[in-house]
Amino acid sequence: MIDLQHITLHKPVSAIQASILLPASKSESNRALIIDALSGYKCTLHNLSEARDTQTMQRLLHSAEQTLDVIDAGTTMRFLTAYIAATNQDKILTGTARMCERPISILVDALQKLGAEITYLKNEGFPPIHIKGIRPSGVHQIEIRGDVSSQYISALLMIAPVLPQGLTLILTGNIGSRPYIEMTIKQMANFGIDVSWEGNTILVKKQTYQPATFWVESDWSGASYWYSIAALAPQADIELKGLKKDSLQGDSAISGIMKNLGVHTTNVEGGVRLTKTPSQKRVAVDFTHCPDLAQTVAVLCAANHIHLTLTGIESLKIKETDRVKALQQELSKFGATLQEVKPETYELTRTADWQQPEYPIEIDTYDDHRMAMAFAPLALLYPIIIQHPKVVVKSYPRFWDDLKKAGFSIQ
Ligand SMILES: O=C(O)C1=C[C@@H](OP(=O)(O)O)[C@@H](O)[C@H](O)C1
Ligand SMILES: C=C(OP(=O)(O)O)C(=O)O
Repeated sequence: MIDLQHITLHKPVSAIQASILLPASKSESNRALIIDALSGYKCTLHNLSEARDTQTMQRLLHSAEQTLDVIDAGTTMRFLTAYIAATNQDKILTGTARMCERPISILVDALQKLGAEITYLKNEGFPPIHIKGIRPSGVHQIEIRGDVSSQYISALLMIAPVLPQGLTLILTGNIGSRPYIEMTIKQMANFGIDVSWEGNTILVKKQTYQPATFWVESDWSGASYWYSIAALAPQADIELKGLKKDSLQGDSAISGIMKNLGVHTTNVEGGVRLTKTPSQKRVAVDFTHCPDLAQTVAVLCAANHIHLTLTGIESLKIKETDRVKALQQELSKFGATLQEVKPETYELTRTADWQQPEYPIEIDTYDDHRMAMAFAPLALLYPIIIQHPKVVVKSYPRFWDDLKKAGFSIQ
């Protein structure tokens, strides 16, 4: 089904009562795989994600080819860049056309200071890149911007213990996606690595990864689409399995955000249960530390005529697509506007007199899994067509099957 050019989604005929086993987190999985590689593949990893980003990481770590294609996986590109340099390999890293528009110079500059030889094969600052290895420069302290992508910082932290003198990172500017840096540090701790983070300084001494066991939790970003479904369905009782209360993932913030948007979360044995609660009509959300939730929340608010103020969405412009533009374009099909009202503050509003067209609205997905999944819950209000549904394989390959389980019809 997901190989189709497009699918038409229709709402379930009865109340939604579903128990969903979410995919495992690709973020946790990709960190665990890099750490396992750095400890000589002696770790035991359970529940690795079926997401293409993780499958790609696994395949490329073991590939003998010189050119490694990460497809559209940001963490795979950034984490492998650091890993290949630190392990003194000669490889070319490339990806999709969009991946070759996603900046990497902040990470490459840092690695070059450490002594890595890396050249750009096409455009300065962007993949494809040729990593030729490393001749340690003696530098062990680096300043790095924290406001573009936390993935550069995570990539450097994971290789830090195996560098000859460890590494001190001085973060400059605002720090975005902070929970992803914390996730990296906590996963490193699971494998015996001590990291200290005080103020804007993160210090990692030279250490040895200790082989250990790691269990990957279900994906909270993937859970967000089910929260949206619970909010939009007239009646819903949804169990999401494999999620933990004390998660390593910052996107567990979705439970707090959705408390104001119509969904109550209860912790149950082995996961969480979502039920309905009254929604507010006006909310403000800062997505600085949970950028992957922005599309879910924006689409839900547009659907439910909730006035949403969004901040912290600058990084959305350099993800799988320019997500701000993509949202503006697709939300306009529902009479909603997403406008920058002052620097870095956006307002989402919807015209009250919008008329639903007689034909199903078509959603373009811009090669972005989160565009497909964030708009899918709208089928609870109107039949919709999703273009290129296969795009979900990046993080949640069974997404459409799970929707069917919950009673949606997909043609
Ligand atoms: O480290 C990670 O696993 C991720 C970090 C975030 O990226 P940025 O740090 O670029 O915001 C997030 O958007 C991405 O989906 C996964
Ligand atoms: C931004 C994302 O992933 P990445 O940056 O790893 O490609 C995402 O999954 O939403």
